[in-house]
Amino acid sequence: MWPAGNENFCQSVHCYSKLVAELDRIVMRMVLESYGIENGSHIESASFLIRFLKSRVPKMNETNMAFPSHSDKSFISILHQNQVNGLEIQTKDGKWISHEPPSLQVFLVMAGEVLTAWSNGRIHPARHRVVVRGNEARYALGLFSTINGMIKVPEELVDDHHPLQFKPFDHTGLLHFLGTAEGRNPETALKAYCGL
Ligand SMILES: O=C(O)CCC(=O)C(=O)O
Ligand SMILES: [Fe+2]
Repeated sequence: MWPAGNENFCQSVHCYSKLVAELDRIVMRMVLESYGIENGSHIESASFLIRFLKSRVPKMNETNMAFPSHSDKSFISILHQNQVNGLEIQTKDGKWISHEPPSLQVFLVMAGEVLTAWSNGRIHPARHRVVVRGNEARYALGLFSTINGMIKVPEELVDDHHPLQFKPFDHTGLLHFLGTAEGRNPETALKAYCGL
């Protein structure tokens, strides 16, 4: 887009990402605290990916499903959108609810599948999709966290009622696994990679 670079844009994006990454880390600490986990240091180091997302208005005879139903392979995902709605989230009983933020200052925090694994299946990944129903494009910014190093279910989250469901695994390894023949099915990849 800018063959000669765009220093201002880079700086703004970097500054924005740093702030949203701080929000991610606050949520991570709230999760640790809410489960009373003392030693959560292994999930404290994370890397972040920011994505600029455009869901354009579908052309005639195209489906309005801009993003098919999925859950993210992140630890946490944070979405921030323009005034065009379209994001839908599935509830536990299978219903789709639309995300209609009341202002442009709303950030949506969703659990990714790696948070599900870390929490021994207690935190469900937010299944979502994007459906463009109007005649305006939807723009969103998404910040996705990846944990550095090995992820291990904390012992506080394993007991007789919650037997260990996931073996220790590496988040980046999971992302690579998704590109292999065995990991190609996103619905089963997490279990195939580190499920017990
Ligand atoms: O465009 C959006 O708001 C959602 C995008 C999304 O679900 C994703 O990038 O994983
Ligand atoms: Fe997503």
